Amino acid sequence: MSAREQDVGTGSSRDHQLPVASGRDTAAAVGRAALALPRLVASSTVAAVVGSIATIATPVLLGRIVDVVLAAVDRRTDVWPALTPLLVAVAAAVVVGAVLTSLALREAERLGASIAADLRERVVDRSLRMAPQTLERAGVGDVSTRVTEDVEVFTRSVPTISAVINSLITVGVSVVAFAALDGRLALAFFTVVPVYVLSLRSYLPRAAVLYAEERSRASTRSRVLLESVHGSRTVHAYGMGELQTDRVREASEAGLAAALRARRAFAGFAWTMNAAEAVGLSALVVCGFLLVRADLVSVGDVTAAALLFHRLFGPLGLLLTSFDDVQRAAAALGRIVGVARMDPPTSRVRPPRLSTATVRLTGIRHAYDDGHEVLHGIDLVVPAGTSLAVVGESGAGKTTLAAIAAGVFPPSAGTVELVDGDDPGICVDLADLDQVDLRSLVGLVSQESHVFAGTLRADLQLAKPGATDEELQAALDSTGATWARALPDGLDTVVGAGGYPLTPAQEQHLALTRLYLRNPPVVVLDEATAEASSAGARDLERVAEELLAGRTAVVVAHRLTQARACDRILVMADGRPVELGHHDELVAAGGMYARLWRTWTASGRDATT
Ligand SMILES: Nc1ncnc2c1ncn2[C@@H]1O[C@H](COP(=O)(O)OP(=O)(O)OP(=O)(O)O)[C@@H](O)[C@H]1O
Repeated sequence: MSAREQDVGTGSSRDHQLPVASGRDTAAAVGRAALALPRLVASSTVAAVVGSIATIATPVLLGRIVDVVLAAVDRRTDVWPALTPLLVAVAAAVVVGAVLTSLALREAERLGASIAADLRERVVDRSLRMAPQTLERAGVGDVSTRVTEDVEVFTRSVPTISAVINSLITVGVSVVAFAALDGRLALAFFTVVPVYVLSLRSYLPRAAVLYAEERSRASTRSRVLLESVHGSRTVHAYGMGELQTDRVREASEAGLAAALRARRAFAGFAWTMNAAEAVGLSALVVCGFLLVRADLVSVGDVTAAALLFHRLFGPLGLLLTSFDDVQRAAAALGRIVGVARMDPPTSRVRPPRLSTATVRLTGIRHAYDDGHEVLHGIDLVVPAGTSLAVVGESGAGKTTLAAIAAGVFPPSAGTVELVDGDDPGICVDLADLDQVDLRSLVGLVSQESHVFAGTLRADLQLAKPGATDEELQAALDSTGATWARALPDGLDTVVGAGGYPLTPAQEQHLALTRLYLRNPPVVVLDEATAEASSAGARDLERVAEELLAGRTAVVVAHRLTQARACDRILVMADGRPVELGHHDELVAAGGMYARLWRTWTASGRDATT
């Protein structure tokens, strides 16, 4: 059974989800990303602070206007000489405040978008360099949700977050203005603080958990959905439709319930915030009335304080209503940063330059996550420049052995080493190499080759970045991909999803051509020619045979004609090697291989050889 089939059957457990960064680590990562853009940080901060001061100046000036008008009425003097400069100042403050506030928002949005782009790139980079088994265990759904939905949630929240930061600055400047007006009036304002603090203290910790849960449930839902779509063939084949529908429904319901819990908690929080505003304004009016009556402050001071407080409703209301978005963005950001902070695995040793290599497997045992051992101690040497076919019944462990030999995942026990074909003293353990170094030494083509969306040139250059058109054409000719010359736009033909439709055999052909271009000393082919009709498979086999010449190769052979062409054949049964030798020897020995060969020839599938 292939790994993909297993994934659909068991689903990936939530324990295997990729890490989520703590609030502190998330803030530190965002801070570091922001510091890399000092000009944007400086321009948005300066514009926000000066814009807030200008905005707050208006109510203060209006308070002065009230005092000026009252004084002029009292003294029956001309009001205009004192009033005119104040009116000009109000107009200037309004214009400067509006311009700088919108500039601050624009700069902060640019800053947020740059940080989001930077983090997205890092998540994609880490996902691509992640050890394949980490990715497989987490499930592609988890990674794709982080790169798409979570980044989207954060990017969409950037304008809100910018407005929130701006509002926080406005609130800070307002508090200073309050204190400058009259400390006692400021005290009235502070009656709201305990209400805010208490409700925030009860809401914030709950909200962080609720929103993290909501994101996590959304991720699980995407993963289950993706698995259902990717594994639809398996779902149909095993009649698992109803089971899988139940799984999707359960995941959706859990997601909805988590979202509703978060919304309910927020509604309760919003109610307390409204009550706090009413309490604060009432306290200010009463306090102002008493102070004016005692002749301790002017009517203009109380007017300015009341206007300031009223003006705060906007920023405070925004802080209140956007808490929801900010919490959700913070939860999404924690999941993005969780992956972005992962250390990409790096080689523990300097990879040796090997032109030929012997593959040495020692004491290989392997159990998948379910703990069931499927390989039971395999010792095997594939001498440099020779090929080994691996055959056996379905489930014998061929794919597992090939994946371990190719370093796709490490065995539960044992080692896979490459020994220099010219100098046996030079040797490297695959477990010590990162994916980049590993793939320069061991090439892998499996049955499921992917053609990336883009031009044929770009697809081939993945194997050899910077290769010229002549090199690419030569590689296509050498691997016999003559059909590529007939493509409508040659190397410019767009292939992959949505592009020129290639047959499965042509896709495999391209995978083999990429391997040719990469030119590793060791290759592992896992049923690389199975995706074709008999004649197509024979063509691909010929390509593979030519590709293997001079290299060390491990070939999981679906078609026994391919096994026959290899130097030696390993027959496996129940995770153990049972026969090893050349085709003729094994046929003569009359064992399991001879039986497989008889069945194969009797089926007439060798007719094309
Ligand atoms: N991802 C996985 N998780 C758990 N068990 C797995 C996984 N992949 C394979 N197995 C199990 O390991 C055993 C060996 O499977 P493997 O795919 O290596 O055999 P195979 O000989 O290549 O079979 P086939 O020819 O059908 O591909 C089987 O019992 C299979 O069910």
